[in-house]
Amino acid sequence: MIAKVIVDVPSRQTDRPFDYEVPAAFADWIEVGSRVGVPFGGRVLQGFVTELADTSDFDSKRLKPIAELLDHVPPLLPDLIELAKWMSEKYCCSWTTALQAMIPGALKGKAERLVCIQDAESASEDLPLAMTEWMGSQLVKLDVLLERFPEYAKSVKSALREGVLVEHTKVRDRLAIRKVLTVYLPDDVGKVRTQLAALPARAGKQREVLAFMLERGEPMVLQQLLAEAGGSAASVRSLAEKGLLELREVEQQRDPYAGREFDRTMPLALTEGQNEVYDRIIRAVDAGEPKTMLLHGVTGSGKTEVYLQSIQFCLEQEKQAIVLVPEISLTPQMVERFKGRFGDAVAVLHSRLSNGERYDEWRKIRSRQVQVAIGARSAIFAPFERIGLIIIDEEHESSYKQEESPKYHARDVAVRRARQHGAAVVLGSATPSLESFAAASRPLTAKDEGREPALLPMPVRVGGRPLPPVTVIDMREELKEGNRSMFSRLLHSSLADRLERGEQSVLLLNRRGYSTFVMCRSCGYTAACPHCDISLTYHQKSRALRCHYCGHAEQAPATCPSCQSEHIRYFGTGTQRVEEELSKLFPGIRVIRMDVDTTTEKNSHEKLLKQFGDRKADVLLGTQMVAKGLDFPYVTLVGVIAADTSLNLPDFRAAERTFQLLTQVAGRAGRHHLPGEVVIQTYVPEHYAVVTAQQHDYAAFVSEELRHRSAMGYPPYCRLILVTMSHEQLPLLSTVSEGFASELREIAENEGVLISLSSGFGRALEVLGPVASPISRIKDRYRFQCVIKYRGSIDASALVRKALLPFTGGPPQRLVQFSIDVDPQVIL
Ligand SMILES: Nc1ncnc2c1ncn2[C@@H]1O[C@H](COP(=O)(O)OP(=O)(O)OP(=O)(O)O)[C@@H](O)[C@H]1O
Ligand SMILES: [Zn+2]
Ligand SMILES: [Zn+2]
Repeated sequence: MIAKVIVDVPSRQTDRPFDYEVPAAFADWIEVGSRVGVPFGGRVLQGFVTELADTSDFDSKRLKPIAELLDHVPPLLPDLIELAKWMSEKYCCSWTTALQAMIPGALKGKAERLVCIQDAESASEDLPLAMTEWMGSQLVKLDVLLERFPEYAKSVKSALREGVLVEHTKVRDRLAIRKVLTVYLPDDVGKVRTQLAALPARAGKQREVLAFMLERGEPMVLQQLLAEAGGSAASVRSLAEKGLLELREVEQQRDPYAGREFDRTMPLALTEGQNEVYDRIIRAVDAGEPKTMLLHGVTGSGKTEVYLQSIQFCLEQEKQAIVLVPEISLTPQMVERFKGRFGDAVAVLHSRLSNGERYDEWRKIRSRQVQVAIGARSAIFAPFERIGLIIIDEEHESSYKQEESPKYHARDVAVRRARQHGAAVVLGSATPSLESFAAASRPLTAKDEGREPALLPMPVRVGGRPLPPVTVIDMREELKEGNRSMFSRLLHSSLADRLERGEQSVLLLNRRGYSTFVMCRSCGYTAACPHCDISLTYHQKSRALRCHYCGHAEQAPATCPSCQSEHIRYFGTGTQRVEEELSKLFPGIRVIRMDVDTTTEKNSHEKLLKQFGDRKADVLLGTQMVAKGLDFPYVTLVGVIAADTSLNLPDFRAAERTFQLLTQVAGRAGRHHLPGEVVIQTYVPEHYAVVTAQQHDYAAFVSEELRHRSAMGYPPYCRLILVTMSHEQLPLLSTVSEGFASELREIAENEGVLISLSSGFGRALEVLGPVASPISRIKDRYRFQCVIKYRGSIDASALVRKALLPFTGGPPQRLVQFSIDVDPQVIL
């Protein structure tokens, strides 16, 4: 038997299956989707079996055998292998890159080089005694051996060449049991207390740490203790030496939800609106034919309950369901709703899980222990065998697009996967993306006869609750009337009201545009990265300036490097400034701040939300993170500090993003018995994104926005591919990018599709550029880009792949790097 194997070398030249012989011992085990170790270029590399065949086109006697079978149950299924192939074509990446995206990190094998002594007699002559004794007859890792005997590297090398030592390679899973250093109090706490008093005054740090542990009274992970108590690892160690604390390695908990009780919930009686939508969904699930539907339900219309009951139906049909939610809204609230309804039938996949945890959740899916997978983007690859329903909540979210290769969009992958399984796809949102809305509201043609329209509207909130009234405040007017604060008078008095009544408020600061940077007030100098064309970001904690693209870091200067002035200012995060202002205006106000700074630690996001849900704070202040999916009954006020920062971005989706953000955050208010109110502060109150958000008028926004998109030639009127090219040498880059663009134009010309998009209907493709990218240099590499716009049934990815051919291969130092982004979310 022959196996065709895709080997894990992500280069264009090797991006095809290679034939291997299947040894008899593996014959019963190997399937399409099996992970194997195969000899390749003198090493053993990981690969996936894409096909089994009886014969090979090559001389089968010369085929090498598969060296290792890495799992008994293949991690991938034939449909995923095929899906990866499709992804590699559509997103112009290698097949193996797409396959790697589908398996948990724990399974991403690394080849390990091991050596052992083959010829003991020669070894005793050629190698030092210390080495041969140390090695014995064991297999030893090559790098460990060299580390131990660095002075004998040469002898090892020649021994390998002479066959005195032989090399074996093995594919090792990256999975390792995670152990963390944890600090314990000794059993005799009384003794610790007395000793604490006896610690000398100069051991201040130790006293603090010990006092903190006593107060806390339970074991703590070392890192966390240091972060919270502010001591150093050295102080903990010396306390441990004195026997006042104990340090132990503790295996990290693998089931992230182990031991947590979830209250079981029963299906609610659906409202009329929910019921209609539910009916349509289950009919599609029942039909077992692929179908994509757009559930356009206003905030608080009860979309989640519809999802839950549709999944219930799907499970009763003995099919499985995948639920995608944006990473950020994968909150305990969301997880609770699904665990509460389906209990142990749910696997949860998100990026805050450790490698091991994620692997275990994934295995529950693969081994059919669970029937529902809920997770962020990559959960779309959950290895279920019979998918009946795929739900994508908040389908408009840009986080469904992966920004690194494979640059796939989970929505498009979902539609493709549903086609393989005959599954229904439900895209849900209060503010659908223009692409989805346009696709779903496409007028039915004769071909669709008998089909139901794909748009499922839920225009009212559960219980007929009104959407909250929105007041737009023109901040220019505030300034004219002498109010220089960042809070308008209305927002100020509304906040005061809530404090008085014991209700809660959500404050959104649109973070973009409020970035943290350094500027000289005297000369206007801003600190820029020496390797990239971008300003450095100030990090308050470490007082360092950092580049987000290359990681360059430097000490923040005290005086301006350009004019020596002392008027150099560091602008901290916007949210910090708002927080300070809040405590000035309302002494004693309890604020929970949620932004990149406060949510870096594992689970911090959920902890903060839990505190807020338990009403331990008056205000939840944050960036985009606070806008999504939250459902708290006591939130009656939502304030947007500055609506327009995201409107000014040079991005054709700027208005859409702003409208979505405003609508979503407004939707957090008044979702239960208490009525809500929204205040939006802006400098452009007349902008249609603001006006239509104020009126909760999605339709009006869409028709205005579509007019702009049509005039400018942007999606959904066409599709885009962004090709970014980079190289250290500008002249070479310029030549190659010109060459690529003309190659592509020529290919399109030959296909008869190189036609201006403004020429009306039909198939058309334009190549814009090359021009310098908006960020023209990253990590000392210059960047050029081409934007390809096309319309109609054109396989533009195929044209791009073809145009790339002359530019692959050649000496590596001369190679211009190409990065292809199909359906880009951001054109930077
Ligand atoms: N049929 C029903 N009967 C009673 N309450 C319901 C019903 N359906 C949903 N609810 C409740 O209404 C509230 C809002 O529902 P849900 O959070 O699902 O809205 P949503 O449409 O997902 O909103 P958003 O898009 O803002 O997240 C929830 O508290 C939910 O429990
Ligand atoms: Zn200066
Ligand atoms: Zn940089």
